[in-house]
This record gives sequence, structure tokens and C-alpha cells, in this order.
Amino acid sequence: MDLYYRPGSAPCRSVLMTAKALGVEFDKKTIINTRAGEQFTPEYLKINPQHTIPTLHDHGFALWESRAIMVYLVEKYGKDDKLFPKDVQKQALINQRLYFDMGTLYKSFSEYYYPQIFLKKPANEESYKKIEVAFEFLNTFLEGQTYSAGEDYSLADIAFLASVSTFDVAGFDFKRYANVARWYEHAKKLTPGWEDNWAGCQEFRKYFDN
Ligand SMILES: N[C@@H](CCC(=O)N[C@@H](CS)C(=O)NCC(=O)O)C(=O)O
Repeated sequence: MDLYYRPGSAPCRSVLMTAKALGVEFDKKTIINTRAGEQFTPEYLKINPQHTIPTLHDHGFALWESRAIMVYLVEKYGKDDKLFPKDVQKQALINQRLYFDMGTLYKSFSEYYYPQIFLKKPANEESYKKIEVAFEFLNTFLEGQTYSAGEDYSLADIAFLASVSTFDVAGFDFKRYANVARWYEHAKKLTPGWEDNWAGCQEFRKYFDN
């Protein structure tokens, strides 16, 4: 089973943390330098016509979208269902958080920071407010909660950790969201692969300066 990825990329980091938590090893890990356009080679487009990373290639089966990959890894290779329980309501809550992470929280990151990092555009106040709204929601989800989706540590915590650490390394002051700050400190300690994730964040940080 092969993974195409880049160490700095937040969606790639959440897949790597999931694999580590499951004890899953990839046969081959191939770095795709998206800034150099390596995702547009005919070979890569054949595997993933949407040309995104991460992409998993499991003996002829190709899958992209990080959160779909995370779920696949648990369901296919997990020794148990702890990170993504089979219980319908527990699973539904985790899915809600994963969709929130993709469609609201990380989206707010990409809308505010990507134009500044990759297009060297000025900061946009409206986009910044969307980050604040997303963090207010996350802070509310975490009120009185140790974990981000229900009573147990799950894929939701791994996905949020990849996203929140990216805000962290970008210098966004999320510590004012007390529940998020408390959860973050705890989730870091619980997550195998946190150190590698943080090293990946430092790689991402370099994009700000180049
Ligand atoms: N929602 C996707 C986002 C994937 C994505 O946009 N990845 C970026 C790198 S962080 C990428 O592949 N960019 C290159 C491209 O789209 O051509 C996921 O979670 O996997």
C-alpha cells in the first residue's frame, strides 16, 4: 500500500497520524512536490485525476480525500473500531466533525492564508472573521468535553489536530478559545505521530517566507 503525500500538508499529516495510531506501515511513501507541479504528471493523474495529495494506492485501489482515507484505514486495517466506531450514532457524530473540519474549519484556513502564502495577496478581514466563527463553533463543541466527538478519542481528534496545529504554526491566536486550547494540549499528548506532525507544520511554515 502506497501513500503519495507531502510532509507539510495538513490533510497528509492527518493520514500519517492515523496510520501511526493504527500501526499501519506504507510499502512506499512518495513525496509529491505540489509547488513544483509534480501532481500533474500523467502517471499521477492516472491514479488521481483530481491531482490532490494525499492519495492512497492500495494494490490497485486508489483513494483520495484525507478524511475518506482515514476512515478506510480504520475499517480495513484497524485491529478494532476504536477510532471510528461501528455504532451508528457515534460514527455519525465523528462524521459531522470530519465534515465540519473539511467544510468550515480548514476551509477557513485555506481561504484566509492560502492567498497570502501562495499568491502574496494582502490579508482579507472577512475571511479572518470566518476563522473566528469556526473556532467559536469548535470551542462550543468542546465545552465540558475531553474529546471532540463524543466520549472517546477518535478520528475527529486526529483531523482537528492536523488543522489546529496548522493554525498554530501560522500564528493564529487560538488560545483565546479556552476549550480548544485545553483539548489541543491533551490531544497532542495522546496522538502517536504528533512530533512528526509538528515537524511537518514547520515545513509548512517555510511556505510563508518563500
Ligand atoms: N480536501 C482534500 C484537500 C486536498 C488538497 O487540496 N491538497 C493540496 C495540498 S494540501 C493539494 O493537493 N494541492 C495540489 C492540487 O490540488 O493540485 C483532502 O483533505 O485530502
